[in-house]
Amino acid sequence: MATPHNGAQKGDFAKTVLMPGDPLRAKFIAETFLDDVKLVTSVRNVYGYTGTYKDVPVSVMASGMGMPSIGIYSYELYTQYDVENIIRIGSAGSYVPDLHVYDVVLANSAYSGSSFARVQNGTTDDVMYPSVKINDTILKTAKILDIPVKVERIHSSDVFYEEATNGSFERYVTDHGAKAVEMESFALFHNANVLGKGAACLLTISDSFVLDEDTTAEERQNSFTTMMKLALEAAIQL
Ligand SMILES: O=P(O)(O)O[C@H]1O[C@H](CO)[C@@H](O)[C@H]1O
Ligand SMILES: O=c1cc[nH]c(=O)[nH]1
Repeated sequence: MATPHNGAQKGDFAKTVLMPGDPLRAKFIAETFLDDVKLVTSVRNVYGYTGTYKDVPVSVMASGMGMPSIGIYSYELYTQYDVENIIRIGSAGSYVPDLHVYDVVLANSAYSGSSFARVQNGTTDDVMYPSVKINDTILKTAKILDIPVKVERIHSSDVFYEEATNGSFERYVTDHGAKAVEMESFALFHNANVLGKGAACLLTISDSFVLDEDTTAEERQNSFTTMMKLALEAAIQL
């Protein structure tokens, strides 16, 4: 029962899927943290794995970059593979001086100017919300593990390279309350809400729009381990 985008069979995914954008971050998480791990899909090199973490089945699958991409993968996971929860684990750029590289952010909402929700089902809302239950579980888990987490509104952008002539990024902070930018969560939260499923988004700050702070591609792939462990520990509580 593979789809055009996913080579897995029904039953190949656990009920909770961790979803980084980067397929090589998915591979790193599977190989570093999961036991009895199996590659269940590699269509288009978008890797999906299922294994166990502390004896509980967990999957990790990449979303690719941007809302059209996560829109496809998350919709198929929810509707074709009986997945109940998707926790995005991404990188993000910080818009504000109090979010530094390697800080872990939990999205309490995602603002976007994207047409994704309007095209998908006519919704005109420009803010989408994650699941209260998953966010509560992540925050409780973070407290137990003594992991600092900043809970913020994020910006889900359709454009990585925005021209400065189009206006300053600061408008996303002043007009919409968003403190960091990534490119997928608005669509993920929308799909979850439409389908009655669970979704959340943890981010690690990878660079800053206001401070001289940055991380390399290799660091974004392999070193955001605090976020990865928190997501795994929360996933096995769901
Ligand atoms: O690191 P990931 O999870 O891919 O997330 C961020 O990185 C990509 C852009 O560099 C976009 O996908 C953005 O959302
Ligand atoms: O600046 C950034 C960093 C990560 N992801 C984004 O979308 N933007």
